[in-house]
Amino acid sequence: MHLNDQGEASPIIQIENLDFAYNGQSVLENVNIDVFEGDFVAMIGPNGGGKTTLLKLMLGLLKPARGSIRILGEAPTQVSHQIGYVPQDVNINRRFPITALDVVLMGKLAPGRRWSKNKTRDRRDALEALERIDMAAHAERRIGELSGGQRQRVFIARALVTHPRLLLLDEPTASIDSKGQNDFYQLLKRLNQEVSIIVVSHDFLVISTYVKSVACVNRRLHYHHQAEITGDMMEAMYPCTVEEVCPVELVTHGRLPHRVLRQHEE
Ligand SMILES: Nc1ncnc2c1ncn2[C@@H]1O[C@H](COP(=O)(O)OP(=O)(O)OP(=O)(O)O)[C@@H](O)[C@H]1O
Repeated sequence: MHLNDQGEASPIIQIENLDFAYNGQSVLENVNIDVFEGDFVAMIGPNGGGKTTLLKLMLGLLKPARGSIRILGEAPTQVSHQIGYVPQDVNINRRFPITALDVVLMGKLAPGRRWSKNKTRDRRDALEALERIDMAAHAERRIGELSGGQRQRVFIARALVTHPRLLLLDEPTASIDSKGQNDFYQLLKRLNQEVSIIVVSHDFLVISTYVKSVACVNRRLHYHHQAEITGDMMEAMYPCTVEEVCPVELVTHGRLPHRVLRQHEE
């Protein structure tokens, strides 16, 4: 538990009045959020809404134009070893002769540190990380031989190998089928017993079963402490209601705003 000087629970992520722009083009405005230890947050929102940018700000790869961001009470760059990151679209040449274990060992690389496959402790840690995501049996298989879901698990093991307090994942299920997605979120739910998680996703129907809260990012951020994706949230996030962002199940459960339902009826 992250505690403040008075011994009270303190947010592990604290963002206040944050603005961010690329080359003068505003992307995020007045973002405020507190995330506590043990949270499991889904970050949803339309394409280009600013989700990846917000993750990069949490990682310290970008700096806010205004406002502040603290991770575990520090500037993000001070605690980068406490943050595991699984980026979007990890492209890897499938013919590259590298094993799942090698990929996880890369998570041990720190600036200025050389990679040695023979370091017993690093190898033990990497195997343990693979065990945590049920991939130990595949440790010596080439990464290119694994399925999309198995590869994604290996990238999670790479992020977990340093035992971070916070795990950030950017659209991790893009290359996984719907059955695999459920298994994947089940795995994240299990990992959430040990690590706080923020996952960017477009799979609203799947994630609402697993996460504890939902952050909607569309230039501004709307944070809901429950997992349910409400009509208000959909209305704020997706004012133009094209078919793919109006999931049928949400419509049939009456959880979309009336305006959206009317548009579907037209
Ligand atoms: N390096 C960059 N330079 C300039 N503009 C950028 C850069 N990266 C992102 N953008 C722009 O910032 C906006 C937010 O992008 P971001 O990738 O954060 O959105 P997102 O919500 O993650 O989108 P998606 O769901 O499509 O991944 C977009 O308009 C994008 O074009």
